[in-house]
Amino acid sequence: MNATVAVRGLTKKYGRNLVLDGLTLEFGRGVTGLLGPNGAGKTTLLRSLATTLAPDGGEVRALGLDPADRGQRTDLRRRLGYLPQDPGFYPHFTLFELIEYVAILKEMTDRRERHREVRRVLEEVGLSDRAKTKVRKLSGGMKQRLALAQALLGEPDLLILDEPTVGLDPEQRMRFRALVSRLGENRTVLLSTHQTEDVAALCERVIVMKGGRAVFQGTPRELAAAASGRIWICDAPPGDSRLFWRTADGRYRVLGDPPPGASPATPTVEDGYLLVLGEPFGAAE
Ligand SMILES: Nc1ncnc2c1ncn2[C@@H]1O[C@H](COP(=O)(O)OP(=O)(O)OP(=O)(O)O)[C@@H](O)[C@H]1O
Repeated sequence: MNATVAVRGLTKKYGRNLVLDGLTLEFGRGVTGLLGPNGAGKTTLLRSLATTLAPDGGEVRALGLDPADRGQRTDLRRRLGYLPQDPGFYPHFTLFELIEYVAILKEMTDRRERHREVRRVLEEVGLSDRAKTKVRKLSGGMKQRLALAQALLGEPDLLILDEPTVGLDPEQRMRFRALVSRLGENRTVLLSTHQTEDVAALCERVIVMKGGRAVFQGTPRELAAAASGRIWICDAPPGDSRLFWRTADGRYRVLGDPPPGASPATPTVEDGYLLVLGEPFGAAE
């Protein structure tokens, strides 16, 4: 893999709370998924890459640029698109006005070109017919698509998406997957999510964060394989395993050591993720 983004020993503290703890990772072109429990530091990493937050220590190189250097930071900003977790759009703007406003902030000075670009990104996310609608009238899913549209302005080489599928219905999620996988064909996309299905469906690589560190980096298949031999199906509820559930066919799916009479099951990305986190098994790191 040719890394387009590399992070070395990144640290960030909020008061006494060490949120990034010497974080080291790298990823290249295509779509990389970022998984991790609440508070793992995912948004803090994304904000550091999007240059909206200065880490306390460590190094970032994104598209060959160092955001700690003022000149390179400006160059990087011109080449990245960022979908933040809570974009906080102006409710009284129309969609067109809002995207145009972001385009102006992104230094698109030529009015005709800017308008063409605004129409292009609205088209890309399927919101062209809503260009004159006010932001406050959009559903949650449409707001997510609008947030993605502004991130696509100027065809960025690096796209940073913070939980973009929150609030999307299944059909919109499918459309979103198709769009993101297409975007990943010729650029670097980092997708923070809690949806392991999205990672399995569209990411070439996956990084798992826990406690401000990367505890796994590899392919979704490798992440699933981390749970091989630790996923079982059995007829009765296991006595000692802490994580199991009754499936639709009335049998029990167990994560952990095999209970008596168990047969092995094929692990999923979600199984691998849970095992890599080391909870509730108390191991792994
Ligand atoms: N501006 C801030 N001031 C103080 N603490 C913060 C700030 N931003 C984040 N934190 C804390 O840093 C930790 C990591 O937060 P972060 O948002 O990076 O995690 P996350 O992995 O994105 O979580 P989630 O999955 O819930 O979005 C949390 O404990 C959070 O409370």
